[in-house]
Amino acid sequence: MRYTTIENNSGKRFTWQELAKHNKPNDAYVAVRGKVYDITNFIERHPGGDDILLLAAGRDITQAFETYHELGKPDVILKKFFVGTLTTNELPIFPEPSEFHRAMKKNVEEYFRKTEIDPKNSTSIWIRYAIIYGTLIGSYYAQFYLPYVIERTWLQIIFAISLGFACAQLGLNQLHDASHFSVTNDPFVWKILGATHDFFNGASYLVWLYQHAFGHHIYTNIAECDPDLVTNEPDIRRIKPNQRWYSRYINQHLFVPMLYGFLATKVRFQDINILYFIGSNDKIRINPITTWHTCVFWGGKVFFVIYRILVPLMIGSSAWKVFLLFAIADIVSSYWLALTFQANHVVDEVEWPLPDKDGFIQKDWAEMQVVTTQDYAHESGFITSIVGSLNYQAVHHIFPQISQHHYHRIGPIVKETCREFGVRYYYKDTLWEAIESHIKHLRLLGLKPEDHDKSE
Ligand code: HEM
Repeated sequence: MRYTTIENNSGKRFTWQELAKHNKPNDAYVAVRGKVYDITNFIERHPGGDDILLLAAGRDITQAFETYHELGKPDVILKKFFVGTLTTNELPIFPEPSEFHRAMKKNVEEYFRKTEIDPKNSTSIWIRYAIIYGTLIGSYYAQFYLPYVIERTWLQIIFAISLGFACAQLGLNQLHDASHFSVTNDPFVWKILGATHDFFNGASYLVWLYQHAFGHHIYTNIAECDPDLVTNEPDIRRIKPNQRWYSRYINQHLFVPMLYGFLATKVRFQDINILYFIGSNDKIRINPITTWHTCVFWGGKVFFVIYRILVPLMIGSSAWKVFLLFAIADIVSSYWLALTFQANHVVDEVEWPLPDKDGFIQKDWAEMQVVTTQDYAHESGFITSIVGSLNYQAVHHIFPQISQHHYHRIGPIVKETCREFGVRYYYKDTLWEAIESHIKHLRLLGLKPEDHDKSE
C-alpha cells in the first residue's frame, strides 16, 4: 500500500513495519501525511500530555493529528523532527482536507472565537459528573448498607438498575470526555477521569483509548479497520455489507440484541486479552504499557471485583442475591451502551466505505465522518443528556475535542455546512427510530444477499 500523497522523498525511507518499531518512550516516531518524525524529545513537552503521544508512537497519526489541532498549527513544531518518508501504509489513508473539511473547522472555530465560550469547559459538565458519581455510589450504598432496602429485594433491584445506568453514564461522560480530551485543558484531569472507568466499571481506559481514539474515530465503518466492527468468520452477527453471509444470520435481529446484555462482561475480559495476549485491538497495535497504566489497569480490575462482589458477600448478602444484583446492573449498563452505540453507525442508511486497491479512501475524512453516521433527536435535551450527546454523533466525530455540552450550539453550524457543500446528513427524529434502524439493518443483513437486494 503506497502513501500516494508523498512528494518529499528526502531523509530515510520507512515501511510501516519499520515505523512500528519506534513505539517506545525513548524511541518514538510518528508519521503525518507520509512524513516520519522523531518525537522522542517532544513527548514530555506536548501540551496535550505525554500519554497520548506514547500511544501514538510507531504509527501514522495523520487523522488524529489533524482532528485535535487547528489545521496547520503545530506543523511548525513537527517540521523540526523530520527524519524521513513513509513508503507503505498499514491502514487506509485519506486525501488532504477538502474545502468542506476546512470550512467546517473554520466555521466552528470562529463560533468559539466570537462567543468567547470555552470549548472544553462549562459548569454543567461538573454538575453532571457529580450527579453520576453520586448516583453510582448512592445506589451501591443503598443496595448493600441501608437496612430498609436490604429487607426488600424489589428495592435492591431498583437500586441495581440505577447503579447500572450510572455506570453507563460514567462511560458516556467521564470516560468518553477524557478519551477525547474534551474536558479542561489539563492532561492530568483526563488521566484521573479515565481511571475512574477502570475502578468503577472494571474496564480499561487504556484499551478504550486505542480502540476509540486511534481506531473507531479514524476508520469509522471501514471494514477490517474499525475495531468496533470486528467480526469472525463466521460470526454471531452479520453487521457489515461485505461480510460473508451464512444461514445462521437469518432472523439475527431477533436474537442478537439479547446478547448485548453481556457487553460489559465481555469487555472486561477482552481488555486482558488485548493488552497481554494478542497485543493489538484488531488492526490497532498496543505499545509498551507504562507503570501508571499497568497500575490503573490491574488496580481497577481488583477494586471492581472487591466492591461489586467480595464486599457484598463479606457484609452478609447471600451469594444468589449478589449475583442477581450484579447481573441486573451489568445488563442495564450493557444495553444502554450497546444500543446507543449501534444506533449511530450500525444502521442501514449510512455508508460503509472501502479503500481502493492502494489503500486509499477516495473521500475527504470529515465528509466520511458525516456519511457513516446517523444522528437523532436533536430537539430533545433529555435524550441528549442521557445518551451522552451521542445523538450529535456527526458533530462529535468531526469535533471530538469540543465538550459534548456545546454540541447543541455547534450542531446547527455543522448541519448548515453540510447543506452548503451538499454532504448528506442522516437523521432520525427520535431515539426509538434510530434503534429501529439498527434492528432493520440486522434483519436485512440477515437475509440471503439475493433476498436483501429484492427487499431494498
Ligand atoms: C506528534 C505530533 C504532535 C505535535 C507536534 C503536537 C503538538 C501540539 C501543540 C503545539 C499543541 C498546543 C497547540 C494546539 O492546541 O494546537 C498541542 C495540543 C494538543 N494536542 Fe498535540 N501534537 C501532536 C500529536 C498529538 C496527537 C496524536 C494527539 C491526539 C490523538 C494530540 C492531542 C492534543 C490535544 C488534545 C491538545 C490540546 C490540549 C489542550 O486542550 O489544551 N496531539 N499539540
